[in-house]
Amino acid sequence: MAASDRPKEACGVFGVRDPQQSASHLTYLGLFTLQHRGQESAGIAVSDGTKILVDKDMGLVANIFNDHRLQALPGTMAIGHTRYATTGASAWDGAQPVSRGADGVYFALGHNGNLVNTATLATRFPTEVFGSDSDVIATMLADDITTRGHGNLTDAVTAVLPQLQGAFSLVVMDETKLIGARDPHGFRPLFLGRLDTGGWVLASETPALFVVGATVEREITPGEIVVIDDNGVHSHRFAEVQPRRLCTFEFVYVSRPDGILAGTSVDAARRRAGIALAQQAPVDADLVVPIPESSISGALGYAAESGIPYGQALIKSPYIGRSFIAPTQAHRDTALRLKFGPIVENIAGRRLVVVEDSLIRASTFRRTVRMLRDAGAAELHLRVLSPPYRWPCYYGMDTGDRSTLIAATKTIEQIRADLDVDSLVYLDLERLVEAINPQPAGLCTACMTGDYPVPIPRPAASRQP
Ligand SMILES: O=P(O)(O)OC[C@H]1O[C@H](OP(=O)(O)OP(=O)(O)O)[C@H](O)[C@@H]1O
Ligand SMILES: NC(=O)CC[C@H](N)C(=O)O
Ligand code: SF4
Repeated sequence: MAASDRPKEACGVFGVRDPQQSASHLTYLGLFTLQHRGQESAGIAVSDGTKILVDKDMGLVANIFNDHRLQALPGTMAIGHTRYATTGASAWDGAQPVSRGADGVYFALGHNGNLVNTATLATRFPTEVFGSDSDVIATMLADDITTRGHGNLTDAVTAVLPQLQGAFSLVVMDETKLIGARDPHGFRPLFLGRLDTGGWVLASETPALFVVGATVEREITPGEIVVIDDNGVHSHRFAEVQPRRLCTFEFVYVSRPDGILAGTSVDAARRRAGIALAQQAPVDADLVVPIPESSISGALGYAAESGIPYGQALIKSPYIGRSFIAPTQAHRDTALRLKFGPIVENIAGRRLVVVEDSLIRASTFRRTVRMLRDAGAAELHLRVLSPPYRWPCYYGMDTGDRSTLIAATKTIEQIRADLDVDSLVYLDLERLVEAINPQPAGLCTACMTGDYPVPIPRPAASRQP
């Protein structure tokens, strides 16, 4: 499947400060666990207390780093990043962490999210060429250190973050301290974890804390900066708390189901969404099947509530990941056969409830429906675990222009006919929000309602910073 044919996730960030362990090895584990959030490039910046080294490349974490490469990154503090580009190109120049030196302060930065005022901010540096919005943030930090002459990364972060509009969960470090920060609406997650060695960890999702042996201390709150140094964790605010707007699609699609987010299990939220969908849109059928993988929890919920058995119609290759680049249509069809294998016995002559977490462009489903029809499905009833996705995301999930979103231009009946299914129902927004039930409350729903919590200036519609 072409990379551009599917939604891109949201980037993964990780940071660790542990006096007793190799930070680059711990960061490797964290990034491996966050691989699903970004598969274009990955990188690690490490400090031994006196200098910072950065190593990053295009590709998957396990393909970039090996023990030899991690040994070359000695130190007890590190940050790491897995990237899907939302601004700039998917190229080495945009890979993160980004790093800068200014007035004797050297620092590295990893960013999950997307700014909506990048173009305006970039005009302050007319001679610079930026690889991404994250690159603009790093330049602003360096500029603050230089022009104000305070020589202090914490002061620069505190001064610069209020100027950013949009979504940002950040990990930043200089030679001696690790900093985490989250935008005032908390669009993207960021967790603080504690190691029993006395170390601290920052990560986009809780499974990345568990993999390094850390326990969840708490979420970084929206508008908060935490500074982790020799004396522990220090917290202060750079902005008042705004209404919380955690991304609904973190629950629907982006995050791992084995994580806890806003006080709720992602798997449990997806199951509740499946139960709600079965209540909203029952159908007489023989088998409930997911389009793997993100819809598995929801399909289990639908099956449990409806009393229709759960089964597998398509097996997803464990080696395919979420992204597969194929240059031509012929390659794409091969790619689909590589991605999904049909279990014909479960499909032929059966009336299937096919559960999908989301239809963005519907390119995944458009191809899988052919596979299911070819395998002899008697009826296909498509149930989607989220409402129609009608508006582009500007806060860190790259879903493309409005014209590419199937629900932006077609009625539900037109989509049903276009996708060649016997019935189609999307989960109501109220039911989805109730199923997620985040604590504290407050979700972004802009891609489903057009109600953008942070206004989108026109230049933000462009991918170029
Ligand atoms: O409508 P589209 O533009 O095709 O996008 C939506 C599809 O993309 C994702 O699948 P993906 O294979 O990326 O991930 P998953 O295995 O986690 O479901 C998602 O689960 C949907 O299946
Ligand atoms: N998906 C993301 O969070 C991307 C981060 C940042 N906007 C970039 O393009 O690199
Ligand atoms: S617009 Fe949609 S995908 Fe983007 S942050 Fe909001 S809920 Fe998430």
